[in-house]
Amino acid sequence: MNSLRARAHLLFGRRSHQSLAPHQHLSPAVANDLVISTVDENSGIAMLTMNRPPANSLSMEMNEAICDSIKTIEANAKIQSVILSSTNPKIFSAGLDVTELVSPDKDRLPRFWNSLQQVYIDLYGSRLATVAAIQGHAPAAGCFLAMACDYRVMSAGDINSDTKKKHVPTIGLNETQLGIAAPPWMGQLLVRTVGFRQAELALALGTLFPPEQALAVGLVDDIVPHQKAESGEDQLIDLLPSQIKDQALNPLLQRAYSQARIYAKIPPQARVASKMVTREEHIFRMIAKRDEDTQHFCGFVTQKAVQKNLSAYVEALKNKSAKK
Ligand SMILES: CC/C=C\C/C=C\CCC/C=C/CC(=O)SCCNC(=O)CCNC(=O)[C@H](O)C(C)(C)COP(=O)(O)OP(=O)(O)OC[C@H]1O[C@@H](n2cnc3c(N)ncnc32)[C@H](O)[C@@H]1OP(=O)(O)O
Repeated sequence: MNSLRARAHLLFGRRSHQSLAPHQHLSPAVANDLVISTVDENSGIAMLTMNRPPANSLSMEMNEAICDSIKTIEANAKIQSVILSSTNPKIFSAGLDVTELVSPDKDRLPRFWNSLQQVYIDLYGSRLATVAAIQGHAPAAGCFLAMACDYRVMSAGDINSDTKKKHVPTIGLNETQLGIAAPPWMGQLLVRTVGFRQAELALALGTLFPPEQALAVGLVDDIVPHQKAESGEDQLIDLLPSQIKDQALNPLLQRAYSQARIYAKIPPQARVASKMVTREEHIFRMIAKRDEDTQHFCGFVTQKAVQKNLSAYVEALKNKSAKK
């Protein structure tokens, strides 16, 4: 991609995808099942809700669905901000679908990696102002999704009123804990978010930060205590897909919405141009090394020792869930 074309893509998105129907809200039936998109042209705000049970892990189809939804929303000139959220109140995204990595099909594996690279290009380079509403866990590529947004609000956690069990979400690039390394462009995103020394430490140790610590290092911009608000905004209620309509009083979503509204009021050309000041160079660098990155990933994942570790990891995940 030459720099002019790439710049046009970054500023305006690709136009090749279907444009929105002229009604105010996109019904979930129009969106794909893995990601639900809703838009409100009056406020200029959209919501992109990840909906891949049980954990919003990123399969190739999920990555493609995220990219398709971003492009579809970008094609609507009336929309300036988008909130990235999850239908699962406990998990934002569990990162890559690890089953994609075990005994992979040799033709699918590079396509799978390409789909993740495309999420980086499309989300990090979107003309839209992007706000991540991190209600639940965001490990590894789940953290990457949040970091690729412009603003991150995270739930401080909550207590289950029946079991009295506390749920505290965590966020971070924990790859080294799994015996793998985050790819350079993902690791660099952490450097750009929290600074060199904090990133160096967190990458090496595979740190998963609870909300207070994530705020302290700058990995998230705000944390929101889980106390139901007294009243909700009609515009937010309208934006919520049916699966999470009951979340209108959720203070995290309300905080994300108010941030999206702040962004939507900034003159878009100035906002997008300033966004590209900090992002453009990094996206170009990644695009230039895209094939090399894919070869590296495929070579690494298919190593015998790595396959052995990953198989054991997937087995442990399944056993853990079965024991619940
Ligand atoms: C220079 C280097 C260049 C290249 C390097 C090459 C290769 C390296 C690739 C690097 C990139 C890696 C990025 C990644 O994202 S790797 C994936 C990392 N993700 C995880 O490790 C998360 C694993 N999951 C969890 O820790 C927990 O599930 C979580 C904290 C998210 C939630 O816990 P909770 O107790 O609420 O739920 P569970 O019972 O654990 O899970 C519920 C069900 O979800 C399934 N699940 C969870 N995570 C995943 C996943 N990542 N992929 C697929 N499936 C997942 C889990 O199995 C349960 O399913 P059921 O058994 O109920 O069906």
